[in-house]
Amino acid sequence: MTDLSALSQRLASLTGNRTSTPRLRDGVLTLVLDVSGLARDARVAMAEAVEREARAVPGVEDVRIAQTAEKRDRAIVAVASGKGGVGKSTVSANLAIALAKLGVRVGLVDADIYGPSQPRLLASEGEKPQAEEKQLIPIRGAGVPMLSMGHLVQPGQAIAWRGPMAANALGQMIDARWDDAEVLIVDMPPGTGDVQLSMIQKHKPAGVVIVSTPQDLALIDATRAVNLFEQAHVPMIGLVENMAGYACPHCGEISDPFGSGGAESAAGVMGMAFLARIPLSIAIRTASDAGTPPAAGTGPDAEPFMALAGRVKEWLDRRQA
Ligand SMILES: Nc1ncnc2c1ncn2[C@@H]1O[C@H](COP(=O)(O)OP(=O)(O)OP(=O)(O)O)[C@@H](O)[C@H]1O
Repeated sequence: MTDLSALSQRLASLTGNRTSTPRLRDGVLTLVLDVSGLARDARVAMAEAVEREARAVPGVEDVRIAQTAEKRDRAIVAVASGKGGVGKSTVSANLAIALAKLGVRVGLVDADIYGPSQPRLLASEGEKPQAEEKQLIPIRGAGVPMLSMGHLVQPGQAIAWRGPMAANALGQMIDARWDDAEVLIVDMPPGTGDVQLSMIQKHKPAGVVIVSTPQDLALIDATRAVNLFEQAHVPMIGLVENMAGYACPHCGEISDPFGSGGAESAAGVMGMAFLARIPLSIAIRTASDAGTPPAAGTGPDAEPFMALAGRVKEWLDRRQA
């Protein structure tokens, strides 16, 4: 009889204990290989190495490897706002990049059917994601794996989509091949429509970040977005105030055309954490429009996004503890 214990030990050290005890019957060796969290290339390479090792054992004529992967507990963080134009996409892109810099394995989904801006923000316009076994494969923008409605349809087309089509596209992006990503940042469309409902009901976000500008009107809109998620019992991570205080590019003096502290006190009233204040800065706008997100750099414009990412990471870590 073939002794498989030596093989078993070799496979355990080769794969980091990812193989089950091998069994041999009529010359056919079978085992289970746990490929959870491995990228496709790593999965294939590991399975090949296991097969080579097993075939070298006398008496083994054929090898059958069943690959299994645990369904990952991937946390979805929705980034939402009550109305458009408050900088939700800018915040989402820079939050994803800043989280990656903090060592979080992160992916970015642009679910904003009305104005998918992530391809522009992350300089991946015109790229088309491939699909394998009916699963989309994310592309990379500024080093972060990402998928956008803007990659799936012609510019301007998605806006005519009916709810179910948009919800279906959202599902395809969420269920794409994110490999070992532990967090997905989802840039939501503004308002409270079908994509939001599908997100809440089907994809169950771990939490939501609300973006608002200091103007009263945007804050009232923000309250509406907060209500939608709260009613569905989606945990609030907190509020980000964007375009707060204008830093004069000449003298550096900060002025607050819309008053200051409004968003922070509104967060307090709503019982939400206040996560970060991102200044209105020409440098943030020009860098974003040029596809070089400020968070990817080391200048002062990266700082508020790093602070935001730190708070979000803390929240996610607490949740897991
Ligand atoms: N802190 C900021 N300072 C200066 N400009 C900013 C800032 N945040 C965003 N912007 C600019 O404001 C515009 C709108 O931002 P963005 O596209 O991120 O908003 P949005 O809320 O996602 O809008 P929409 O819902 O229409 O997609 C962009 O030109 C962006 O560069």
